[in-house]
Amino acid sequence: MLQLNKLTKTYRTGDKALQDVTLTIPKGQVLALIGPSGAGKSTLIRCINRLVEPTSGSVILDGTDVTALSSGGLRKMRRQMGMIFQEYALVERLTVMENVLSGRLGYVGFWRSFLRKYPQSDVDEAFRLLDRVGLLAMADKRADELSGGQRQRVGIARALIQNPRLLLVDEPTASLDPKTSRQIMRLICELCAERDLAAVINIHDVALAQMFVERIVGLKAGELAFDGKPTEMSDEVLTTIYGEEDWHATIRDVDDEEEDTVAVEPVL
Ligand SMILES: Nc1ncnc2c1ncn2[C@@H]1O[C@H](COP(=O)(O)OP(=O)(O)OP(=O)(O)O)[C@@H](O)[C@H]1O
Repeated sequence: MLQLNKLTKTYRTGDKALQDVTLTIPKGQVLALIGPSGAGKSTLIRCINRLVEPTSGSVILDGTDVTALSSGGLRKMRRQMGMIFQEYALVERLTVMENVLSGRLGYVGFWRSFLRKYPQSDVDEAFRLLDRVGLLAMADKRADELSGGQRQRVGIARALIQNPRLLLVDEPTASLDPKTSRQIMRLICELCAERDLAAVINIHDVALAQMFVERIVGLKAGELAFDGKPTEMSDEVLTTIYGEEDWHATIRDVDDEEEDTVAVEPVL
């Protein structure tokens, strides 16, 4: 379980990016974080693993106060928080397999990581994960030979090989076409369900969030503006979060047929 208690971040520039955000995310829950540009979504995700240092408040993961950890403790804790990025953050000249295995760098010793010698169990797990995300046949390809959707699958496998307790996902579909975006969101949500893994997904596309997650949290100017089920999203809620606009095409009619329900097909 992840608990955020009165999490606040004021940057040195004086920007109040987060103000008193209190949230509890149970084990296995996938939560989408929405809100206008500058609302504090990326800051919130980065305060959880302290890539951004919170100004005040606390982050508690399964009883451990992440905000109180020293640098050694934080390094260990970060292994338990897998991160998936908008721009994938792959090492372009390395293969798919090497990129996935790099998710184990926090676990293997210095020399093993320097020599990129991973235990066989890690290699076996990397193959299993590549199979699961539909990229087994691409294990030896270089990352720079992949499409955006394939890159994001590598990013997902790299986060999962850490065997995390929590996934932090920052705009996973922002660089992808609509169909690939759905496939990637579905894959992330399926994998969380399979592993009883909680996730916080920062996402701009409200309809996509509604399609896949069980809880949506809206941020506005660093404060919580909505916390509810996808079915509770309405024009009024969107107006509260984003301001006045015609929302007709933005929210998903929850009664719509799901036209694309097949499991993620391998993209080879
Ligand atoms: N490193 C920084 N230094 C100073 N201010 C920052 C920094 N990073 C973010 N901010 C400010 O904090 C606020 C929240 O930014 P943040 O990037 O968290 O929002 P966001 O909701 O993720 O936006 P977007 O959807 O555009 O990515 C904004 O006012 C932004 O200008």
